[in-house]
Amino acid sequence: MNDLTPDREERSAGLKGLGCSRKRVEDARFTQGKGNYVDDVKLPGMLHGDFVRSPYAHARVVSVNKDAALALDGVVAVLTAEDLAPLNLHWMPTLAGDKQMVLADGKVLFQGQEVAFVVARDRYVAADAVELVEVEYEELPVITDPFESLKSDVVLREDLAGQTEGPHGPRKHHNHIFTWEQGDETATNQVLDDAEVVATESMYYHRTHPCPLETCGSVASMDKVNGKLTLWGTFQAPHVVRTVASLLSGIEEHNIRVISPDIGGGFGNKVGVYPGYVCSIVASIVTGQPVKWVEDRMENLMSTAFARDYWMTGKIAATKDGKITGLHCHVTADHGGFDACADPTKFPAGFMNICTGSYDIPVAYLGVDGVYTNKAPGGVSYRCSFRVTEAVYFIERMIEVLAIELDMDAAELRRINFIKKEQFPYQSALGWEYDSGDYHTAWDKALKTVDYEGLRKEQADRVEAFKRGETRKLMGVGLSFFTEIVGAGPVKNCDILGMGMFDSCEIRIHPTGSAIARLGTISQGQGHATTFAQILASEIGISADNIAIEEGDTDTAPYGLGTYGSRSTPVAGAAAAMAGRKIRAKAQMIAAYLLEVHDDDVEFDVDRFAVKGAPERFKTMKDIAYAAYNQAIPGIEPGLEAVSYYDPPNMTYPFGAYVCVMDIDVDTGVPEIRRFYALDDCGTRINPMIIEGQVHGGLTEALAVALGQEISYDKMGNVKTGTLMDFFLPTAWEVPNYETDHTVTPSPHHPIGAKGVGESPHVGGVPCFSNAVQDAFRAFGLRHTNMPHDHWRIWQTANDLGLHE
Ligand code: PCD
Ligand SMILES: [Cu+]
Repeated sequence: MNDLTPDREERSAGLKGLGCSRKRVEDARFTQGKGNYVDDVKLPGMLHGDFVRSPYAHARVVSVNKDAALALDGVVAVLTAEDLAPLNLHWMPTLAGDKQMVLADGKVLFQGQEVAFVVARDRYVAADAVELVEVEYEELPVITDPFESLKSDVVLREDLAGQTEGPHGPRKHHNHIFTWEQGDETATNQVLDDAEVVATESMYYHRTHPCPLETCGSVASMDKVNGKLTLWGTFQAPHVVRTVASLLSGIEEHNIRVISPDIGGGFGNKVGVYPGYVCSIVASIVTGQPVKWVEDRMENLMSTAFARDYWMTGKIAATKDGKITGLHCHVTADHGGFDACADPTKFPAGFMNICTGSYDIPVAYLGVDGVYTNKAPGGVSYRCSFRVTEAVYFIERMIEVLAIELDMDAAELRRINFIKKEQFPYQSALGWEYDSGDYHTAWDKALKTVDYEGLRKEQADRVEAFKRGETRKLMGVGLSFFTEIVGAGPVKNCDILGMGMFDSCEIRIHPTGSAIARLGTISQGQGHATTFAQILASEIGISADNIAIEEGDTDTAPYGLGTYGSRSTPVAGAAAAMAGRKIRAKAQMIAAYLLEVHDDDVEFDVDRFAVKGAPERFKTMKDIAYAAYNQAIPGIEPGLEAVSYYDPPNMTYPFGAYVCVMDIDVDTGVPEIRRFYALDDCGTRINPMIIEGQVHGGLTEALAVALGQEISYDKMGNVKTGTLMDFFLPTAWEVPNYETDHTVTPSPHHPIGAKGVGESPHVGGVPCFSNAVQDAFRAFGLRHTNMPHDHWRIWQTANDLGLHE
């Protein structure tokens, strides 16, 4: 557009479109207590459910006596597996193709497992009744270690006994779930054999938990008169829940309405299907009343969706001057009692095969063995797209270990091996096609901003001062460079229980020129109502303030696969842009008719179509919308609506460069974060303010995981971290001031060039914090120590290195 009308910039700003730090429209509600969460749903006659849970990690259930519970005033029903069996609902499919008990059927496999479901007049009666249900258990030997599990005679999953084939191929042992292999092992071993230098390391990425502010819950209401089931719940994927509920219950899908109201944080915890959802549905069908189930904090930590629990061993080959020639990775994955991992079906270990990271590694191999133990099921992507945080932690630790082995600077080692800008699209040895990237630019910007050389000099001086006895504090410089893989995904290789992972947007322009758009995703705090409107504003020339965004109601929203794995921007965001373009195409024809010129003689200009070469002759989108409903236009249907289902051709590959400067008190083990710099590249930025908020949140969760957050078990399978007294959730007290920065490398295949960003800070943050701790001790001979680096473990590291002598 060369004929710029003078007010163009002003009109453009008025749209509050792409790139605008528009204030979050949802926050007026949230900050005034006007949010509407599952626990706010209150229906007439609503009953409350609560679980009897197993105190044992592995035991036979000999008997369940409900009499005393049923005798309590206000108790309506007590459900056990026996009651669910006739409906075939005592077991349910998991997202990973395994099946999981809804209520204990013969035995329990982890502490906190659901044994019976009590339904009562109110929450308090239900809790009292839970205490009155008498369950007789017979303890069985407990296995909490996956390596021990693979050697044990104890059969954890008796229902699978004798099955040598699982949903992901052959099973090697009765406690083995699957082996997943990617890459070329023979070629990789050859490279390792011939290499000038090989660094080997084993590391444990501990079990942790997303722990959102709001726990999981649901309200089921079965209307027996019209046969309709309405289900409110904390669902990150409401449409998938509707389909699964229909398949399980036999209720026709059009008779099920699933509603995800406001969600108080998801972080992957709310992707899976939990026994509580199923039990609230069954209880509503049985009692004819609405039934609410909301878990408490301890139940959330003990029984829903853990994350990580990966034992990883790496071998990395390089030349003497630091060029990486090959990578071998093996993982033993502890999945707990059932394989309820939330990954696309064809990826039993998620996208762990992104473990070659940001480096040009010619040959690589990844092998993952999934194993059953007496721990809670899950394996969700806690702020990371399907095991990407494990992969990035692995490679970013291997790089540090290789740097030690080569006696080289770790920043330089990364620079030598980065995939170069001109190599994109880049085909990785483990099967991915990285869409775009410019790693060197980002790295140089990051190192320059923090004065990397100055930091290393200061660190060396500190080591000398420490040795002279002048200080008891060491300094660590944590580095990480990550490549994320988000936006699952092409339908050709990504599905969940057979449903292809596309996403959708439906837009309806009203006669007065305002609009409503509905999407298949669901915000859990990300700010979709703000940002999706911005994408559309730029596409259709209507101010974001005049576009309402709706998500989460399956009766109104088009089918979509939901929000997790940072897929909303790459997939639903693309669908929004495409739906907007369909609106614009129709608007162009209407404008041409109104202006009495040929379709090709008008062009889009911010908020209007104008005659080419005569910008004073135009019709605004408002005029066009009005005409679409009120004027008979030959050859054009009335109305202005569009829908787009978007199947992305590839994932998007956001990346970033992080640096953490930390001081560690050797005598107390307390780390103090002096500086944290985070450069993120998520392609085209929709809302810089929201991006910054996402980065702050993700970094804080990364700090948690790296420095203390853990779900740990004792030998008997007792959860030792089942309350917020023991499970570390950082507060403003522990969180440093974050410096954010960015570069912009648009995705070449996304309609607006945007990549996801919500998970990036977590994926890049965990290795950065961990590397900072470990780097502080490098001068004293530390090679690797496992997370979480809580004060005790840091003190122990210092002690092991003889620094307390
Ligand atoms: N370029 C760009 C990108 C992006 N963005 C923005 O940002 C956000 C985010 O995005 P994404 O990345 O796409 O993502 P999504 O899908 O939306 O979401 C999801 C994510 O998100 C994150 N973040 C958050 N936030 C909040 N507040 N909350 C929550 O919960 C959460 N979670 C987390 C997680 S964990 Mo997973 O589930 O684990 O898988 S995954 C995840 C949004 O709003 C958007 O729009 C912008 O602006 N631009
Ligand atoms: Cu993940």
